[in-house]
Amino acid sequence: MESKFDSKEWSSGVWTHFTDVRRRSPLVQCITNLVSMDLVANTLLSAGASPAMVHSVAEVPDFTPHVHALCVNVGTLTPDWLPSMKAAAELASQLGKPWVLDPAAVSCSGFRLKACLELVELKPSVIKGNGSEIIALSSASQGHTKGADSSHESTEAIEAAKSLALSSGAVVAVSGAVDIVTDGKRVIGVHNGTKMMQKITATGCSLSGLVAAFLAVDPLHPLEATVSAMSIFGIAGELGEEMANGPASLRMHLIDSLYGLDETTVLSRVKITRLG
Ligand SMILES: Nc1ncnc2c1ncn2[C@@H]1O[C@H](COP(=O)(O)OP(=O)(O)OP(=O)(O)O)[C@@H](O)[C@H]1O
Ligand SMILES: Cc1ncsc1CCO
Ligand SMILES: [Mg+2]
Repeated sequence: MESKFDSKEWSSGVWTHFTDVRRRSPLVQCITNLVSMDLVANTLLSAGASPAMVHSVAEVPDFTPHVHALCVNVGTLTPDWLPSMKAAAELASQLGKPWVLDPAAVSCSGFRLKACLELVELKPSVIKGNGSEIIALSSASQGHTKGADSSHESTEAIEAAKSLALSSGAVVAVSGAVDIVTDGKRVIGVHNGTKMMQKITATGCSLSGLVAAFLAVDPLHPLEATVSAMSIFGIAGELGEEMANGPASLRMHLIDSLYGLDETTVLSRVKITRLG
């Protein structure tokens, strides 16, 4: 880990992205897993964005053209849901709207891996996974991971993330103790967050939704917008932990902290460094 953070160069950008989300309240369509719907929606609301959990394929042609960003998460994928995900992703890409793919538990089945590879073909702006998911998707291997949790450190996934970014054209983000963000050339580390966030299901899914909201306000700079979202979410977790007694109260305090974040706190807590 780096001893010096380049945070000064990043912190004003992080705050600007966040104030833009609060000011513009982007409409974010989330086709996310059943476990995460509540936390993803509440995270987006606390951040000032406008979530819409619209997932029927029958509604995509009417609704998706009106959203500012899309988040697709395959955490509880079934054959019924895949057509909506593909239709929304395809439309978002055609209309130049940013979209995030969260390949949750990608290697739990051949069906899910194939679905994720097909979704990658539809040109996500950002792919956000944990270390194991990014390694699995990058190598397109069929190895088994431990469900939706990561058994790899995010830093072990740097090379996999870079090659996935180069092959897909997406910015690739790996959540973990250090969040990694790469476009295949630059590699940025976000050192915010707290270990207990792993003990709340769907924090990673919520982060993916938040990345979509940040992309909505700065679609031409997906790497920077992703870095900003990851830092803000991590800072909310750090503040939340100071008030929490365990995961359940952290969940509540994280949402409250995100809602109440002010400029001084953000500028003093951003921890970002260039890793490559
Ligand atoms: N050891 C850690 N230290 C600090 N922050 C962490 C740590 N582990 C995870 N986080 C933070 O927790 C959040 C969720 O990341 P994580 O990698 O656990 O997601 P995930 O595995 O996709 O979770 P889920 O699938 O349950 O949604 C991120 O903001 C990340 O920075
Ligand atoms: C626990 C779990 N199982 C499928 S999705 C999910 C939420 C975290 O991705
Ligand atoms: Mg996840």
